[in-house]
Amino acid sequence: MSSSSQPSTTGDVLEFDSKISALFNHKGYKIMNKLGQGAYGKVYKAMDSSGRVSAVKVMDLSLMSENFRNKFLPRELSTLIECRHENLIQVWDIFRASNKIFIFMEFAGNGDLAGYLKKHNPMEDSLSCLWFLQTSRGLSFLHERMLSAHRDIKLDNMLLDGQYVAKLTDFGFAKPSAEKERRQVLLSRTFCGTSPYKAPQVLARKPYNGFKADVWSMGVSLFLLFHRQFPFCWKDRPEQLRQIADYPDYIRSRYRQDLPEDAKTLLDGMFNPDEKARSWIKTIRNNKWLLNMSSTAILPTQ
Ligand SMILES: Nc1ncnc2c1ncn2[C@@H]1O[C@H](COP(=O)(O)OP(=O)(O)OP(=O)(O)O)[C@@H](O)[C@H]1O
Repeated sequence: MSSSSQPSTTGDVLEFDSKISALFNHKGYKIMNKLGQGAYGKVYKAMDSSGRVSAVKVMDLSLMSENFRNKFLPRELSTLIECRHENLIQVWDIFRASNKIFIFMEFAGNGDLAGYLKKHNPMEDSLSCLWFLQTSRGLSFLHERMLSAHRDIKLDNMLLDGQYVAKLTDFGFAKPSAEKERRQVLLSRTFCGTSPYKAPQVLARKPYNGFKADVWSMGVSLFLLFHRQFPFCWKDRPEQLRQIADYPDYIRSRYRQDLPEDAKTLLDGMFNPDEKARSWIKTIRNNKWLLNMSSTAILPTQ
């Protein structure tokens, strides 16, 4: 193992074989401490020869099911590289060596929104609105320009960079969800995502519109930012579906009493169980109340 690729880790050490070390040396990458771990790999801090700090996600192909490798991985990689938007984590380099995939991406120095919410109580609604609006813009780019649905929207996939700009990441389940020529929506039949954030069609395992399922998950994210709890009981699926179907009475009974009526209307549009009637992300990112509230947000100081 060469010194330039030796990880100076606290905790987990990234084991390299000589092939990977040689590749890292050639590309001038230095791997530093571990940042976190997800279902499909570990994430490390890294630096390139120009001193630029990045995050590198190391995905171990041998730990993935064949289904995941064949169905999701090619999608994740191609979508990642083409996505360039200020509210999407930029991917700089991807390579594969020794049964691992290395994804070098923009480093977000202030963690994810789930972590921020846990540490900061109370959190101003204006700040929630700003970060929600920023991630909505990133998602809008993914929907309208890439014609892809994200399909795993959650606060854990909303990262904060060094300037506290919110950016969406983790396109593991992203999928082209509209036909290019006529921009006709293609229904999804892969029921992915994270339980409390899943749209009713995904929970019921019915073919669904991936764009509208993302909007539902954005609704759950915004509700969480405003209330610090999930809108529906997600540990009991039949009960979750009953609560969702009792629209809008159940969700209206869950809103904070002091939540402005404009916020309730915005959330109502995202929680409509009928996906045809549910808002599009474009409508949400142009919502006047959201824009006004965001403009009053005060960013945290370092
Ligand atoms: N670009 C990044 N910059 C800084 N930290 C990051 C970056 N990407 C990921 N991390 C950190 O690594 C952790 C693991 O990320 P990863 O995307 O692998 O998993 P996850 O989203 O938490 O879970 P899963 O992928 O299983 O849904 C994140 O929670 C975050 O703390």
